[in-house]
Amino acid sequence: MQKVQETAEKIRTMEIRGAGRIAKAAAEAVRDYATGLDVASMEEFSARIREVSNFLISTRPTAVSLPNAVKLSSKYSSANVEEARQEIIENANLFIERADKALEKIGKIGSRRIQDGDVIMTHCNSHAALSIITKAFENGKDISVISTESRPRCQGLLTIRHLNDFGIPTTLIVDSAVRYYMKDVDKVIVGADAIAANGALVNKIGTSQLALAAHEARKSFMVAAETFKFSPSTIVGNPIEIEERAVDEIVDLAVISELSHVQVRNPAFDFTPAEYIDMIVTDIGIIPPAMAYTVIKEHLGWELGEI
Ligand SMILES: O=P(O)(O)OC[C@H]1O[C@H](OP(=O)(O)O)[C@H](O)[C@@H]1O
Repeated sequence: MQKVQETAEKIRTMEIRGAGRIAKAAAEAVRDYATGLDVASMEEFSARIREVSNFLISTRPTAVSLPNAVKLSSKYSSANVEEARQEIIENANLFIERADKALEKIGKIGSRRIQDGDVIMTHCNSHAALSIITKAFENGKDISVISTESRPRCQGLLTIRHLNDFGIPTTLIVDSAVRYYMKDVDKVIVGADAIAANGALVNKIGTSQLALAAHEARKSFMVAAETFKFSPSTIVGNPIEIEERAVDEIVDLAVISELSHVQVRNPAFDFTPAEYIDMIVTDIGIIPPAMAYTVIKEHLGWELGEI
């Protein structure tokens, strides 16, 4: 349990972050917990796995990759402890392997849509979006990237460092300069924390302003998302919860402690409606947002049983 608690803490504090990485870390935690679980009965085994799964899922509420990964990994059908343990280990390993392959496939599929000379704008730090950008560069396309700072956690700095290591020219801008620079952009590429059944995107706060500015300037808006980031429960109308993080990520508490009429809000994500999205690059191909329901129904069929 101590290792599960450590992983949960790293996810909560964002030492482990990015919807895909969170999912993989949670799958690993479930697998390692099941491996070392010493129980007297099947009932105890089931109860402990359920407890750990719920605990991991509660660490961050928005990225649907987290509950999807935990549910996929903690699945078992046997009523025998040893067999059930083995099933969980195999399911978790399968998920982790699938997640790695998905990133590679997204890079391969999405990079074909990048033209030589493209200027790409990105937001925050998405491994899926970066997979497309770096693959296009490796394939010899002469591209450059405009990266937002992505306040308050400034994940844009991770993005420019990653791209710099590849030798890709990058311009760092503040979030409020998105519309100012959109005229210089050919494509916007962002990642996803969740995609709803109606094709709406949930991603880092500020993503919707990139989408609006791209729409206004008639620039292409591309989302990079593994199929495990699609949200099954949105099919029955359940909303995706937007995480609101601590105020001290934005402002020093001492600064506002003297002010009695001020509140500070810190939502970590926002919604981009489907009509602002041109395509979603997934590990099973490029889809229009209107196909999100089909991806959930046909590709995540395993989950629908619980709704
Ligand atoms: O899975 P990958 O593509 O890496 O990231 C997907 C999204 O996860 C991140 O959230 P946070 O920084 O963990 O809050 C960003 O919103 C990013 O776009």
